[in-house]
Amino acid sequence: MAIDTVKIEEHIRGILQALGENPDREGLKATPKRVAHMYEELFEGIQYSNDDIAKMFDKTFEEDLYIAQGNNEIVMMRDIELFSFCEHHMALMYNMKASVAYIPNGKILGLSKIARIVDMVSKRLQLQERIGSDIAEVIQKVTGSEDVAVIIEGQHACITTRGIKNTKSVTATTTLRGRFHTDQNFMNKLMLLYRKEV
Ligand SMILES: Nc1nc2c(ncn2[C@@H]2O[C@H](COP(=O)(O)OP(=O)(O)OP(=O)(O)O)[C@@H](O)[C@H]2O)c(=O)[nH]1
Ligand SMILES: [Zn+2]
Repeated sequence: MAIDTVKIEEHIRGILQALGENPDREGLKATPKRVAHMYEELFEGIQYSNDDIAKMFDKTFEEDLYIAQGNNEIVMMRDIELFSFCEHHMALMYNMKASVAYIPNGKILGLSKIARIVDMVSKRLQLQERIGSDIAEVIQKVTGSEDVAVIIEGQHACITTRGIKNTKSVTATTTLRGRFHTDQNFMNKLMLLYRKEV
């Protein structure tokens, strides 16, 4: 379902009133509309399923068979910047980076598409753990490879700016699928790549 910017605008006006603000004062007059358009951009991914996202970024190459088949090599894109919003408080997740790896199974994926997939699944109300599993699921669908790993690090405004106000904590999560989960050898290679040791 497409994002309903008119409804968002109405509700933001109501929130401003509930906060004790005057939504008609100069500085706030255009705020509901601005927020509605900002949400349209920030939450774009809510309207798409993981299947839709896989179809959007399905740019694979099958020509380089030496790379794409049977060679058991790892492709990793490291330190992809992202931000998202937690579904509990709608608070920003920031200073985030994802590293995404897969073992090609007959196809290689255009590198920018990896970053685009990370970006689109993040534009939802999320959990850090689910961002990882969504990325892994979409990469599996597009590449046809079971072997996908996602490592994410990030900070959560709902933890750093309110509540416990723990400003230095960084959360790290892994999503390990296929041989990254079952084969210690691939897990070791993954960690060497992640730590920039190869
Ligand atoms: N697992 C996980 N938890 C998250 C994420 N983002 C926020 N949370 C947590 O979700 C929980 C929601 O807990 P609640 O007790 O319902 O919320 P709250 O009363 O505001 O809790 P406090 O933050 O402890 O004040 C909190 O512990 C958040 O820190 C995330 O990406 N993954
Ligand atoms: Zn939160």
